[in-house]
Amino acid sequence: MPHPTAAPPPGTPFVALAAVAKSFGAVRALRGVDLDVRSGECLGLAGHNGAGKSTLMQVLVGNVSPDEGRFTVQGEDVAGRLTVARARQAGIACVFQELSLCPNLSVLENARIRHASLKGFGWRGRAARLITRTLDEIFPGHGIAPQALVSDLPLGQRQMVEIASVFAQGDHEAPLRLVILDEPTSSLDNSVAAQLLAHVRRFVSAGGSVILISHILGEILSTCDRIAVMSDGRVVDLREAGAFTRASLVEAMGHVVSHEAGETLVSAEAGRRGAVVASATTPKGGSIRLEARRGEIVGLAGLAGHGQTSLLVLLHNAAQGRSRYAAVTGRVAFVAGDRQTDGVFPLWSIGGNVTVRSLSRLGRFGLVDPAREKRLAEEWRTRIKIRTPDMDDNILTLSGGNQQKALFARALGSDAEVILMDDPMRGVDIGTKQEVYALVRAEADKGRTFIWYTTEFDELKSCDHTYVFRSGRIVAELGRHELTEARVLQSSFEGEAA
Ligand SMILES: Nc1ncnc2c1ncn2[C@@H]1O[C@H](COP(=O)(O)OP(=O)(O)OP(=O)(O)O)[C@@H](O)[C@H]1O
Repeated sequence: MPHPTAAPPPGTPFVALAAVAKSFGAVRALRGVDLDVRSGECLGLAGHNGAGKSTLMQVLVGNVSPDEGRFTVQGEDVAGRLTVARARQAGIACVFQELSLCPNLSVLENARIRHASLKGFGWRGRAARLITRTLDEIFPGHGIAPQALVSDLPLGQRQMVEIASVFAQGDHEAPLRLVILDEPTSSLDNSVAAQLLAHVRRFVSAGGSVILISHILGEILSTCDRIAVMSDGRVVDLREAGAFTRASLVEAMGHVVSHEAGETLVSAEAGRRGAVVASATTPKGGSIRLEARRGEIVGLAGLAGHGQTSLLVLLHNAAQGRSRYAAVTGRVAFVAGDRQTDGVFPLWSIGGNVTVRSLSRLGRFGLVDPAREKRLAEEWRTRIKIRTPDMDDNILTLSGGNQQKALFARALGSDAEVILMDDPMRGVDIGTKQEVYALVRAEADKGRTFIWYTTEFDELKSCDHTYVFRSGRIVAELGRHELTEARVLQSSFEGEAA
């Protein structure tokens, strides 16, 4: 286990920030943050999309230098002087929201990039042993070969590799003291996420510190010792975790506490009545038989990487007339979950990213009308609350959750009748999630069909009908009233129709 050696006594501040401020042009990302992180604690960090959480973490790892404020590491003033190399020497490491692995290298080669001490004769063997040992420790039963090419791994496994390479402790390396986890479970199944959270508890009980950033409030409440809430660049609340309830945490984040998704989103037209607009089968009536009707929200569940995304891709291809095994009537839009590889156009503006799927409707005399394009972008900026001073700014200036909102706006603002969603809510804050759930239901009631793969059980409560996948097969089909977490889990693991 990566025990921090000679860790300072539990409870002493490892890092402390006072009045830390940082602006990016006109955007004041941090407006005076006061916060300390103690040895032997897991500190939770919650806050709306764009609150400044990731920027604060970039300050802690030396990637971003604050404009103002005091910053100490183990009592030593490092304000304005912390570089990435010094942060590493001090034992500070971060698992970023956007994965930093090189996709064209293997798992072990990626481990080598992070751990410079893996050099000289036999480094490949040592790198393979280091990463495998750490994966075994955090994610027993992971099934990831160190020789595997990262681009061949599903998103969840890539996230596991990223986490393991940060926690891996190579020989002669500075002991790891503070690990920052920025939405580390967003692509992990519940069972794998639980393995990671258990590891976090082991790491802090050995004297290390962890900052856990997450929009999944249940995991913050159950894992952290203290929770800080950020809003608009400041820490607005900080308490022992036990002093928060889910509702008070949501309130501290500045959101209205709403009912459970399932209660608010029951369709007025529940029941399977509309015409079938999307269907998929495998030859000879094999393992996949799926139907989605007009105005329906259809959920795809099961462990990550068990065929849900492939099915969405199959349906997307079917809409272009490219599949014998699936049929889709009407126009289709796809909301990617892996925004880095499948979603954003990184060189384009936010507005351009939102309107790209609607350009054919925005034409005048054969050319795109810039005024109509701008109106559409502005409409969605307000409807889905994309936090930016200017929709003409580059998409990458947005926080992760706000980039995801832009992808939603692209699909919902288009004329698509069938919307395929590939676990698209990862990284989206709870207030926006609730608004998007309501929007999805309202659009379904108007006749749009949603086929929605999600790794969050709560989101299935918004669905009229759920298919559970295992090993590329549909193993259970649950109506709204048959849906329970236990049934989804049982089907996911045993493959028996529930
Ligand atoms: N390089 C940059 N250039 C311009 N603006 C930026 C840059 N990095 C961050 N910002 C802005 O700073 C603000 C804070 O962003 P940050 O990524 O820290 O938020 P966050 O709390 O991590 O959000 P999320 O939960 O969506 O990840 C946002 O308004 C964002 O658009």
